[in-house]
Amino acid sequence: LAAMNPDICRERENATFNTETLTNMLDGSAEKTRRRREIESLVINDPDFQHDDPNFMSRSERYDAAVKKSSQMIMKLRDYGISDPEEIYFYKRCVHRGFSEPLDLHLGMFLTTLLNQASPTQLDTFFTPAWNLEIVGTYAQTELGHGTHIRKLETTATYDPSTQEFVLNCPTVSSIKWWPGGLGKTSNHAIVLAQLYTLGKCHGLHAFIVPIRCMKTHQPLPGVTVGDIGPKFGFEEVDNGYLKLENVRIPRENMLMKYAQVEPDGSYLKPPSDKLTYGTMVFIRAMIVGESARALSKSCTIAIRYSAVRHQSELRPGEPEPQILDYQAQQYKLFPLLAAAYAFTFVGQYMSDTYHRITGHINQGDFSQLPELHALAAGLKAFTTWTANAGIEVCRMACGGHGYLCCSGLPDIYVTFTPTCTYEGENTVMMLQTARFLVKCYRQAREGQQLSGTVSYLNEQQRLQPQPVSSRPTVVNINDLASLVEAYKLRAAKLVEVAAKSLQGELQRSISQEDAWNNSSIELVRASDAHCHYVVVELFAAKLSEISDTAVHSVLNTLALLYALHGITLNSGDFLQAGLLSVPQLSQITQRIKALLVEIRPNAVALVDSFDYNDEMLNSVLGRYDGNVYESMFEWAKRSPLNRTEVHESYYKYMKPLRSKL
Ligand SMILES: Cc1cc2nc3c(=O)[nH]c(=O)nc-3n(C[C@H](O)[C@H](O)[C@H](O)COP(=O)(O)OP(=O)(O)OC[C@H]3O[C@@H](n4cnc5c(N)ncnc54)[C@H](O)[C@@H]3O)c2cc1C
Repeated sequence: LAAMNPDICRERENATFNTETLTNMLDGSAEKTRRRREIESLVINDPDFQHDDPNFMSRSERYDAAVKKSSQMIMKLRDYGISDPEEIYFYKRCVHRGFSEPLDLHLGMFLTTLLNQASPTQLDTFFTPAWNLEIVGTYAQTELGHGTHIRKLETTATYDPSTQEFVLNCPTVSSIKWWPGGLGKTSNHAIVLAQLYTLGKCHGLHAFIVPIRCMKTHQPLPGVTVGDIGPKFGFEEVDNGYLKLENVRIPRENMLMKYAQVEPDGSYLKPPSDKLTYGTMVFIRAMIVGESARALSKSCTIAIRYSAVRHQSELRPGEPEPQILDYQAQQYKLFPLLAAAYAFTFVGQYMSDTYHRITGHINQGDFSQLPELHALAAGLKAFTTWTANAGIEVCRMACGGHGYLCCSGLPDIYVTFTPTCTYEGENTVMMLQTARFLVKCYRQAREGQQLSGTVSYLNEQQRLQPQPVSSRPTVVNINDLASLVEAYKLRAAKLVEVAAKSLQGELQRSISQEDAWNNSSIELVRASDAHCHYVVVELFAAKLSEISDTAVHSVLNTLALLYALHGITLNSGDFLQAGLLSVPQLSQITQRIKALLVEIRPNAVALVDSFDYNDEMLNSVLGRYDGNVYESMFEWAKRSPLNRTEVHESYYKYMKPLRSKL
């Protein structure tokens, strides 16, 4: 403690609540916090996982180090007996310090898809070797020409009954598989999504296990052209790859046959329900909501701790320079994001719990709640990743010039996180999927059907019709969270109605369903956004009722109010248009937000401390727990490769000769 920066010490002394109590609440219990820290320290104290700063390494070195760590990680998971999926995920995240890694697709998609879609015989054949890393796989869906519209994927798998094999081909340039993680160098197998042809008929997309590299030499097999797609915006450790298949033959048993099947004679058996493959998608999108919370909470930790130790400019003449966290404008940038980080943490927990609950129903053959879960996971994945993505950048800029340095940790968080807006369903496309569900529910409610779950507010369409402001007292009580939740609900109801009516209006112009849909897509995306925003505010408010510690309850209540009111100011047009808010209330909200910033200020550092990121895991000089930023920055800079002696030689080689010529 002696070495701590005095500013950051004072911040912690000023907090009005116990950070450990809040940490335990975020983890689920004190025991879960203890276990999480135990797993973290296994990694931190392991000499094999000492962390070289990847920013001083070439891409090949980063890939090499990541593969090495991944292989050791798998052995150690077994040695330590870590088998709970959540603990495996956490251990893996610690080992790689939050970066993606070459085995991500093997662990996250290849094994999961086998579990969900392989028949019992196929599980016997493929799962154990895959679990033991003899088979290392990836998931090859996207092609050069198509990512979103998978029905148009062009890779084919044609059944040949004479040999009982499938013949796989990528017939065009646009059909080359492009992007799969771990494909470029690491994998020896791929689950390939291809159009199934049998007995002259196309049955659409199916999944096939395709060996792509020799199990002994790791060289590409005949007919397989495979490689790395080159440097990207981030994801340096991952060998995202390309794959071209030319007359590659695989046995009939390599089509994943838990549901759809091809008999030896080539006859095709349909899957019992097309919803059966939804499960993995929903699960991964639900996990991404949790990733949004983590990326944003890490960024807020860095920016808020740094703002507590950074002094700049003059607040009052003659006084010492203030901490930049004392500037209202700085608080206005960071505290709403802090509130969003808490909100998304609770939403992530809700999505994970809901997924497990509904999976239980699905296993009993009850699919009734799947469409809602599917729509919610798609919408919340898009809503939270968009907010977090923009928020990370705000945090970076809030750290001034130093935020641009790699040692701030913020560039790495950004480039690792930003593709979540694109993969596992491009965000706009996700919002449109949610809108399709909302419009369907809206129509059902109008026809008198009783809706349940998060869309049940559409049952009350008459009651929910916002009244003109003049004819009723103010709807929103800006000091009451329940009233704010109600306002978000009314806004969502209004925007779903606007979208549905726009669609209806377009259809009355005698245009096709598809054109009507396209012409209404701005309203549709806005309706989904409003629905998700309502769900987030509602879940944040609901979480408060579970908190018994008064001090923690009070500080989280302040954050929830800030989250809700700040969201209203960002979308004030919607609230005004829907008659939910009066113009004078807008300036009252601004005043209320200012008061909330003042309330949060003494707890800001304690609130980010409660996320409990160990310095090793946060990997940020600006966000260090002890606040000793400048010393650490100087030490870090000295390690820059440009400071090596041989680099000076470039100067003498190219610049010195100029002197005599100019
Ligand atoms: C880091 C990273 C890792 C990846 N890993 C894998 C992997 O392991 N395996 C794999 O198979 N793929 C992977 N992908 C690919 C990823 O799944 C696709 O990029 C994603 O599905 C989006 O598809 P697209 O690139 O074709 O975008 P497009 O669909 O071409 O989108 C481009 C634009 O068009 C818009 N658009 C498209 N369709 C519509 C529509 N119907 N209505 C309105 N707007 C529309 C989108 O909103 C977007 O603005 C990865 C991608 C990245 C970036």
